[in-house]
Amino acid sequence: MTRAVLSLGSNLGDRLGELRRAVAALRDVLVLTSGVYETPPWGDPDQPAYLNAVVLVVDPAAGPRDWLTRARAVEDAAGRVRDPARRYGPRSIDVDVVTVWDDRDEPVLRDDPELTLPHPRAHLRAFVLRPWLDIQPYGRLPGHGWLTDLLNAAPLADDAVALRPRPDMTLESTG
Ligand SMILES: Nc1ncnc2c1ncn2[C@@H]1O[C@H](COP(=O)(O)OP(=O)(O)OP(=O)(O)O)[C@@H](O)[C@H]1O
Ligand SMILES: Nc1nc2c(c(=O)[nH]1)N=C(CO)CN2
Repeated sequence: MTRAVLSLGSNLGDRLGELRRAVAALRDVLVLTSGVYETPPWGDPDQPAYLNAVVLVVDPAAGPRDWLTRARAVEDAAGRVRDPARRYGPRSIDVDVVTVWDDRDEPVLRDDPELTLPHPRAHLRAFVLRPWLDIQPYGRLPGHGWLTDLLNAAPLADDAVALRPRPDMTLESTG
């Protein structure tokens, strides 16, 4: 059995609809959903703002690799649109595997470029860690420490302040 935190992001088209469709596609493994945040683009500033959220998912049968397969399936089912020439460019939906825990609740650490765990840029992304804090207030990013510490110190503190909670947007409904 493994559990995982997956991050969801969208900045093209019906952004909330994209996130809701992703959540709906994960409903059989879904345990918790974070709030929705409007976030300035990270890594490539010349693009629209994103909506970001994270989900906690659990599957008694899933190994770590299955979460990547699952994330890709959600992107494919949504017919993900993106510009392949831009590494951190705009996209209709992005689903990343942030962290996975094994059946003894130990974090899975993995250096494989196909699936690096935890996600190699999670510690640099307030748009991942802040929604994660919603669903795990005592959460830790393996290898980096408490979410609260990461969000309250450089280099993420400024980014964390720039995120805008969108309590008017919920992921519960599939619309
Ligand atoms: N933890 C991970 N979660 C998702 N993809 C990963 C992970 N580790 C490695 N990868 C690999 O990264 C590759 C690129 O994934 P993707 O297109 O989602 O990147 P990106 O969204 O443009 O950038 P980023 O991963 O920084 O968000 C995938 O083919 C996947 O195999
Ligand atoms: N705010 C924000 N910025 C991003 C995001 C994202 O989900 N949110 N995803 C990216 C893809 O790697 C690049 N930049």
